[in-house]
Order: sequence, then C-alpha cells, then structure tokens
Amino acid sequence: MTDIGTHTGEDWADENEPTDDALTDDALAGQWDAQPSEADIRRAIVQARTIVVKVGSSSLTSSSGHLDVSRLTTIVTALSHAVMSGARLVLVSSGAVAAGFGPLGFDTRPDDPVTRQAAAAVGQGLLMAHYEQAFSRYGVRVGQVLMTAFDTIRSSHYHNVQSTLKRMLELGVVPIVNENDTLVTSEVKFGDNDRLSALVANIVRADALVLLTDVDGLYTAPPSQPGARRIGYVPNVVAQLDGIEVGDSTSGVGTGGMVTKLEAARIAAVSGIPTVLTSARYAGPAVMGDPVGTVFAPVKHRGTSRRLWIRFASNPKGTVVADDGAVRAIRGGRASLLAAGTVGVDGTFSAGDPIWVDSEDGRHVAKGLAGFDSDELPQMLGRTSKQLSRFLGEEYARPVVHRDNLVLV
Ligand SMILES: Nc1ncnc2c1ncn2[C@@H]1O[C@H](COP(=O)(O)OP(=O)(O)O)[C@@H](O)[C@H]1O
Ligand SMILES: N[C@@H](CCC(=O)OP(=O)(O)O)C(=O)O
Repeated sequence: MTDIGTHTGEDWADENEPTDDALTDDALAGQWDAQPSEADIRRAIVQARTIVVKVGSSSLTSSSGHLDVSRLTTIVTALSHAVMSGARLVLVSSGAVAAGFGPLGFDTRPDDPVTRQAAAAVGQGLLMAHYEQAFSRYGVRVGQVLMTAFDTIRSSHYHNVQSTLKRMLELGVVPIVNENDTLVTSEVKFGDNDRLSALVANIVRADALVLLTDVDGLYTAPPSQPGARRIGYVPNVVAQLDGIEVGDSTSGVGTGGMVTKLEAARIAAVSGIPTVLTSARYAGPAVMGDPVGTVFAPVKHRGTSRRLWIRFASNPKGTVVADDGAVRAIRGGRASLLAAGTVGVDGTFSAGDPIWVDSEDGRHVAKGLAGFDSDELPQMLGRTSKQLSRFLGEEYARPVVHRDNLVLV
C-alpha cells in the first residue's frame, strides 16, 4: 500500500473555506432589544407579511379516514381573508394519508408503510381538489409542492425550493406544501409536517409560523389529564420547559403530537420567527393577533434550514472521531473537520448523511453531514489535504465534514 504520510500539525481544520454565512445573517437580531412581551409577539404576527400556516391531519379529516370538507372550508375562508388583506401565505397541509385510507376501504390508518404510501397518493389528490375549489371562491390561486428532507438540506435543492416558493408568492399563488409521502424513502423521510413547516418558514424567511391542530395550544400536560392548563406565552422555547409534560398524538390520524410541534417552535424560534399554536377553528383569530393558543417568542439567532435540520431533526447514521486539535477547532466555531484531524469512523453511511462527530473520549461534539461514504474514510484518516490530493486524487482533498454542514451539540 502506498504510504500517504501522516498528520503533520495544525492542518486538521481549514478556517478559510468559502462558507454560506452570508445567507444566514442574523436578520432579526435587534428587532427586540429586550425580551419581547406576549403582546409584542402577537402584534408581530398580525403585521407578518409572509406567513407559513401548518394544518394537521386531525383538523382536516375524520378518524374514519375521510376529508372533513366543512372544516377544510372554514380554515380556507380564514386564510383567504389574510391573503386578501395582503399576506403572502404558504400552507403546509397534512392529511394525505388520513384522507386516503377511508376511500380505499380501510377502517383505520394502515400500519403497513407501503399501504400508507398508496393512501397518500389518493388522499393528496383529494386534498388538492378541495383546496383548489375552496380557495378559488376567493379568487386565490394555489399550487402543489411536494418535498423531501433532501430539499431542505442539500444546498442545490434548497436554493431550488427557495426560488420556486419565492416566485409562487410573487405571482400571488399560495403554495400548498406536503411531504412527498407516496415516494419518499425511509432514509429521507421527515415523517412530520410540524418540523417541515418550520424549515419552510426558514426557507421563505417567513415573519410568522402558525401551527393549527386539534387542541387550543400547549398545555401543562396532555389536555386529557385533569388539571392541565393552557400556556399563553412561551418566551424561550429553546430553554428547558420546566413542569410541562408533552405527549404524542391521540387522534388516530396525527403523527408526532406536541413533541414535534415544540420542535417546530424551536426551529422557528432560532430562525427568528414567532410561532402561534392553536386550534384550527381559531385560524382567523390567530392570524389577527387575538389572544388564542400559545405564542412562542423568537430567540436572537438565525441559521440555515440545513443547519437547523441537522441540529433538530436528523438521526445520525454513524460517527467520526476527531482528535483533540480538531475538537478544539470545531468548538471554536469556524472550522471544518478535515481528514487530518479524524482518527476513527464507525457505522455505515453515505456522503450527505447526518453523522456524529465525537471526541476521542467518546463525547458528542457536533452533528454534521458526511462529506464521504463511510467506506472511503479509513484510507483518509490522519492525512493532510495535500497528501490526499497527491495520493488519492483531487476529489479527496475536501473536508470530512464541511463547517457549513456542522452544528455543535
Ligand atoms: N402538553 C400538551 N399540550 C397540548 N397537547 C398535547 C400535549 N401533549 C400531547 N398533546 C397531544 O397532541 C395532540 C396534537 O398533535 P397531533 O395529533 O399530532 O396533531 P396534528 O394532526 O394537528 O399534527 C393533541 O390533540 C394532544 O392530545
Ligand atoms: N405528510 C403526512 C402527514 C404527516 C404529519 O405530520 O401529520 P400531522 O401530525 O397530522 O401533521 C400526510 O399528509 O398524511
């Protein structure tokens, strides 16, 4: 085997690579110098120019797996008024599976994923037909956008999503977004539209995120529990929420329950976007700033949707182990992990998959997107970029994890 040399020094981390930080500037920092009050946040929601509204399956369908057209129409009426008042609206709508399994003759949501994919194909068509009809009564044009997780993490994809959504909004179209449930593979499945809606809000630089569900806000415990109380305002959803018990969906058609709604509120908060979470029947009051549901304040930080996805939503497929120098550089906040500072690799993953970056004592330091497949890495460990280029080829002289794809934990 060719000797390609060893780690020679301070070259485990390249701090001079181009980065996409220009895309991620802290646009909202400084909007509120002090902690905003609930009234400030509600005012910001009323004044929002671009709004992302997410509607859950439980608000659009019955537990028997059919669309509830009257509830869909009520939601559309409220949202059309916001559009007619000048808001640019992106609607993230669940309900494809839940609207499709009834017409296919199933009594309950199918357990088998392939049958759910077939149900989604049927339900998505029904959903769009009814949205088209209901919005057209107000002269509002809609367009379907079916996405996968890749569309929010690979830069070529998310720039594509961003420019398409932007153009649709410029043309006065309401994009109706859902995950591409019928064809999505388990590797790239979001599985819940709460987080997807928050990432879409980040991508379109929304001014507000509205999560519409079957319960009027965040409660101190699942609302079926005696004594559970609604919380009106969460000033910092990123911090520990003491004394709050969150649970899964109980509707039989929803997924994720309150857990993923809080994750969505966190993604929105660190994107500088306020969130209101309420019952679908209060869609109108929520966008009018009335005191319904729970509002979540933004925190002063803004990141790319890709970084947010890595931080909040990805399930790492493997691990690379960084040496002490690389760990220090990564913790310093501006460095990529280079092969020269990488001493181990564990698990089976492909380039682009989320992975852990661990220190040699086994602690998680960061999460990131792998620059290489796991089976390419062993021959690269400890080698400088120059050595990689000379002995393995130019295409190996890249970071193991680029800093744009790296998030400290
Ligand atoms: N602390 C909590 N506060 C409010 N709802 C909660 C809480 N914990 C669990 N839930 C459950 O989350 C459900 C909403 O989530 P889900 O069924 O996934 O809705 P959707 O279909 O709108 O996404 C509520 O109906 C409620 O039963
Ligand atoms: N994409 C899926 C919905 C996934 C989902 O998040 O459902 P929900 O918890 O009802 O918002 C569908 O349309 O059936």
